[in-house]
Amino acid sequence: MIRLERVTKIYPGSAFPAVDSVSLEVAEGQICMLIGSSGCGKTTIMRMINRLTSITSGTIHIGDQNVMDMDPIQLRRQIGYVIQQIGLFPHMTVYDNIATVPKLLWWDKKRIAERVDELLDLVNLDPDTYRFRYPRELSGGQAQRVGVARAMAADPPVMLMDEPFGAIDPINREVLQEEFLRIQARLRKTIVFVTHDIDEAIKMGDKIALLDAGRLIQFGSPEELLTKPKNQFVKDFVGADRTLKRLNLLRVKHAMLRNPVHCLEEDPSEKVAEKMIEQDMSYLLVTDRQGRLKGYVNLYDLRGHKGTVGDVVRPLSLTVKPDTNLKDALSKMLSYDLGIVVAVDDAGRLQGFLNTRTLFSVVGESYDERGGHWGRITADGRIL
Ligand SMILES: Nc1ncnc2c1ncn2[C@@H]1O[C@H](COP(=O)(O)OP(=O)(O)OP(=O)(O)O)[C@@H](O)[C@H]1O
Repeated sequence: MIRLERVTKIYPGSAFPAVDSVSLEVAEGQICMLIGSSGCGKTTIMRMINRLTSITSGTIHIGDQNVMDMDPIQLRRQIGYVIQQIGLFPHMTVYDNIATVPKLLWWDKKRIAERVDELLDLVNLDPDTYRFRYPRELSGGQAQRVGVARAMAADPPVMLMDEPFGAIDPINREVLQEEFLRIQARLRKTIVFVTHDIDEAIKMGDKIALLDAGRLIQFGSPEELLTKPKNQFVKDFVGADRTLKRLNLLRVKHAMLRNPVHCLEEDPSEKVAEKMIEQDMSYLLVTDRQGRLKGYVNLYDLRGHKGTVGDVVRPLSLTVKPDTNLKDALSKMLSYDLGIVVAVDDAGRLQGFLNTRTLFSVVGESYDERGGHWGRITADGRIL
């Protein structure tokens, strides 16, 4: 846990505080994104946490220890620090860069070698290829991965990351973000992460701290900043497309209609057709007895057909998983030109479905945050 209480920094000779009475708490294992325009005090906050910059007033605790009561060198060894650009020591190999802190801690050679390889694997760099390269022999993205590996070398519980992906092109940046989240899901570090990019903040943060001229304007989950921006400044900062941005946060399982009406492949076509007419349905999903999705049937194919539904079932060109994010689900719906998309689990069992209406309900103001329950489905799949 990292806790800032009314932390202020006034640089000598400066009329205004660079950081002005900021209080916030980052729970253990969570990522807090610091964001705000240039000069708002993000880097100063990071440097006060690891005492590279002194605190003018207020307190910073890591766990139950006040950082001012800790030896600065000991403190910094407990904190992994990743910074943009400068990152690596240019005259040292990847191995020596990553081994910096373990060497300071007097680990034995074998333990260090194992740790370096383990970390290179973790950040997706083949140890045999990269171990003895120099930073100039790496791409920007590879260098940044080595920077992350180095910060993690001694397994610090806390990480400070100052725009670690800032200089990386958008495509590699997304790859690094995904990788980082994958690693974080396993390691559960407590992280303060500076970014200029609101999309990065929304994607990576458990919490976002939005700063302006040294003051904390809003501190909350990405969902809170998007749905309850405190004032116009926050609204402007998150962007007019904040409704669409929420699609990135929500998953199909949050919006899908569960237990959709369906029939079994062995059901007689005529019976199913009767039911569909009765219910005014033009198509229907089909599963096997185990609930695995087989496709769908339409009334036209079933009418007058003497066999079972399984004979005339049509495959579905697109399915998604309950954990797919809504932005991906929507873009698939659009690119396949479909009005509905069906969710199946890893075993292919029918879980629910989404249509454009459910999507609109989710991103619209009326969304019920406890889950996708919008009452009754009409025969043609509309939601009431
Ligand atoms: N060593 C220093 N001496 C005096 N003023 C400083 C010093 N370091 C930073 N500042 C000032 O403090 C304010 C906050 O700077 P800081 O580097 O924390 O901002 P930032 O949010 O990280 O900015 P950026 O996004 O541009 O990196 C700025 O106005 C900056 O000019």
